[in-house]
Amino acid sequence: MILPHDITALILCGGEARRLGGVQKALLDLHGQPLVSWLLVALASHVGGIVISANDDLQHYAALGYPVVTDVRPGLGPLGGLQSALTQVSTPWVFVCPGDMPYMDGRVLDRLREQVGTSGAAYPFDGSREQYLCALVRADGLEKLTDYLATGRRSAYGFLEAIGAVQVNMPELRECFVNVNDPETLDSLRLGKKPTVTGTTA
Ligand SMILES: Nc1nc2c(ncn2[C@@H]2O[C@H](COP(=O)(O)OP(=O)(O)OP(=O)(O)O)[C@@H](O)[C@H]2O)c(=O)[nH]1
Repeated sequence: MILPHDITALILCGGEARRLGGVQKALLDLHGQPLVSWLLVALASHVGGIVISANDDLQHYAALGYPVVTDVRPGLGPLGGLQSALTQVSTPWVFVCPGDMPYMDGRVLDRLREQVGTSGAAYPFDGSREQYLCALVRADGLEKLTDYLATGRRSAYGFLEAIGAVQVNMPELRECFVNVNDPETLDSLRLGKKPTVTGTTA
């Protein structure tokens, strides 16, 4: 059984946010806090540590109180962030999570660690979409990831399939996967309900 202290949460904030004009979307204000702060608080008691994957505005990310890892090879997309972090984490598992999902909470991670079994990774299916960037991955997968990226492939789906990841159905948690990609979504979340920190701590 994987325990919370066996896991490092890797919060991906290293993208270009082109649909939002290139801002640091994880740092945008949502109900009085940087958007990413909501998920940092929600996940903190469900993991042994947190690392932020970012490439710009590093002092602002560092001010959130967690180590910041930059992409060693920029331009590889989210898997580049994972590859860079895997060289540094000391836990046996990593939970990769986009920094633009303010309603993420620890129940998602708890479900993944309960269901991953002997597989090398697990990711959620929220009832309508596979959430490949919210994956629980064995930290010893660095070599496989490096080999995968060396083939020129960049898709998280392809990598998870290559390492035999299991899909975990959690339609009841679909609200956790709302993510901010464009100004319209940001505006509607600002008018909507404040994220809450729910879920159980194992
Ligand atoms: N470390 C790292 N994270 C990335 C990279 N590209 C995307 N991400 C993160 O992966 C998650 C999903 O990214 P997307 O929303 O698809 O891309 P984005 O760059 O944030 O936004 P768009 O440019 O509008 O597509 C976000 O949390 C991003 O911050 C990258 O090259 N490195």
